[in-house]
Amino acid sequence: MQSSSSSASTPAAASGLVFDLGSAAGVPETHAWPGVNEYPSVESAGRDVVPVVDMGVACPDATRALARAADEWGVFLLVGHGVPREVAARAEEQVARLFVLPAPDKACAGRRPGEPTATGYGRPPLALRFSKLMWSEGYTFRAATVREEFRRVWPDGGDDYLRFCDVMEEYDREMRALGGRLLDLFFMALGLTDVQFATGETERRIRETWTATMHPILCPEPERAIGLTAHTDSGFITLIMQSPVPGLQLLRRGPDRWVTVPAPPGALIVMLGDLFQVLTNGRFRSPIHRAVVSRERERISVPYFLCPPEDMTVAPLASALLPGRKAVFRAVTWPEYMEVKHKVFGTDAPALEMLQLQVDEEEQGERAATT
Ligand SMILES: C=C1C[C@]23C[C@@]1(O)CC[C@H]2[C@@]12CCC[C@@](C)(C(=O)O1)[C@H]2[C@@H]3C(=O)O
Ligand SMILES: O=C(O)CCC(=O)C(=O)O
Ligand SMILES: [Fe+2]
Repeated sequence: MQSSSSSASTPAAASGLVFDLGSAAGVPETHAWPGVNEYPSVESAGRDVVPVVDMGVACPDATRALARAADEWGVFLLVGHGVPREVAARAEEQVARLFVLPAPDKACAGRRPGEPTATGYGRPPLALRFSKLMWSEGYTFRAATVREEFRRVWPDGGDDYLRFCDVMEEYDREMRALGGRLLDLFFMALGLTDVQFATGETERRIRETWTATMHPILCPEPERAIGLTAHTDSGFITLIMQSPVPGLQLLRRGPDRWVTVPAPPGALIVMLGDLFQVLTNGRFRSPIHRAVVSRERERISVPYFLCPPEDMTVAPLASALLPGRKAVFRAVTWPEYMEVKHKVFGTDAPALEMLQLQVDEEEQGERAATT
């Protein structure tokens, strides 16, 4: 990851909200990341083809494709998802309108620095621990409190405000419904039956959502800057809508390389998060990814985070444990895990290791063999 070379004791992003990067002639030292080209960037081709899952096809095929994509990549492009194109287009249009507002309007809705789960405009929590600044702006909000949140941007209400809220609520309904369908498919891939979904308390409660929008800005020297540095997402599943401009990259190992995710119109990206890795006891992994910037093409991405409710204790699902296998992660709540992440942002330490339980490999193997 590019973190160690760019982290330092004085976080550059701890204060200061608004950045007028759009008109910059070059990348200033404050935004120049030394490790951006540490590994080569490759297009999705050959053995690096990012998997595509079609939810519109018959069930056994979709489940199989999803299980393979989750096992091998932890990320995939989703088509046949049932979210109407017009709904996605309206949401993207509103997000674009939000970002072109004058800087002082956006600053009124600034994110309170230092709070791991804060909402508002500004830099994401990840940015707080790095000495270098990222070439993007973002807005994080909870779907459930969109009207309250955006009163900070449009204090007098009015048509722009109402239109924004209506569209985002419509988008939320579609994404939430898709999240439910997708989770059912994941549970099927894990071998849970319909009856178990309905009765399993944990399975039923994975429905809390956040929406965060990132807007990587045009950059005069994209090879020196980064939109969003390398990280894993913390929640269960992130559903990303992006403009038809590639920018998301996945770190693939051996040899290490950044694979660029294509951006076919209408497809969504599904990215698994750390707590899904906990839930599946390490079977489905959260991939390291980042967002790069471009000289010519504006890109908006709207990640929709499916996270646990704050009071839910997340632990490996009993149904995800293979026979004879023990849980390899300890139980954790979302706020506790965000505290862990905050401690490791800007370092190379994987946050999930902090949840790892000591399980004797040999004993694990023997137990599995005898059951
Ligand atoms: C729901 C959330 C996930 C997130 C933290 C947040 O509370 C809102 C912003 C999200 C985001 C977006 C950019 C990358 C990331 C690591 C970050 O710093 O803020 C993720 C967070 C996450 O998944 O940990
Ligand atoms: O811009 C993107 O496609 C991804 C953004 C992202 O990784 C995030 O918000 O966590
Ligand atoms: Fe991410």
